[in-house]
Amino acid sequence: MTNAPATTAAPATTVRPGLALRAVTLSYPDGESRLTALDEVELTVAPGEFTAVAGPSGSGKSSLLAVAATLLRPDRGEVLVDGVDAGALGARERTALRRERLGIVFQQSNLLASLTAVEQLLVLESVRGRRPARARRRAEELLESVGLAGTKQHRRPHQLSGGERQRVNIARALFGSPSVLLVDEPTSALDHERGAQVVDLLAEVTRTHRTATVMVTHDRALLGRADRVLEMHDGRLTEAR
Ligand SMILES: Nc1ncnc2c1ncn2[C@@H]1O[C@H](COP(=O)(O)OP(=O)(O)OP(=O)(O)O)[C@@H](O)[C@H]1O
Repeated sequence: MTNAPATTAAPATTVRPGLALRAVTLSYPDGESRLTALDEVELTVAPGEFTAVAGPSGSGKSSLLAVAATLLRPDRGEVLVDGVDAGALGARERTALRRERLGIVFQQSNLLASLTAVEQLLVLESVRGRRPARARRRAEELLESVGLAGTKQHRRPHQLSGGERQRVNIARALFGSPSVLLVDEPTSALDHERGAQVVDLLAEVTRTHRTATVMVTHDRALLGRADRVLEMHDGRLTEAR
């Protein structure tokens, strides 16, 4: 335990940047017994690498992302973010690790209905303490880099298309300059063409921002855009053939 305030950076390390899961096992209560959702999962994703995880419904994909996001603690095994073992951290440090090193894009757009695109990013700023003018410039640049320029930056979620909302989500996840980007079914609400554009954008931001990116998807047509494809089956993660 440390007495570090909530805004203090999680312990820094130069060891193995990116994401690593080591022999991660996760189970849920299931009546009298337990259901194994993740079974000795091994995963290493380097900075700038775009990894896709495919697998049928119920195979453990969301559980994998929740554990990698340090939102769920595994029964056994290690989750290392930039070499920092999340399991060894207290709750406050883990929150700091998430805020400073992880970017998360959820399946459902969880944008705030009353905020414009640029405000969706700036609302995160209250905990980061960057100067307002600089933060606004960075938010505008990020939105532009994901294809949302000009007046679209000042629209609220209901005034944007599904694909545009997903772009705001991606820009927001990148706002804190994360090392690791975790993306859950980013195309589930989009048609194939819009979905492909979003996945192309994820491939591009992975390279330009050097994130270790993990995308979970049902949509096998989009797997070709990833650097590496893994398969999840009954909680086991293997290289796709
Ligand atoms: N909170 C929970 N309590 C009990 N069992 C759970 C819980 N969350 C998930 N499970 C079970 O764990 C297994 C893996 O679920 P998970 O949501 O990780 O799969 P998934 O591959 O993401 O599925 P989908 O593609 O349908 O979202 C499933 O059998 C599911 O029923």
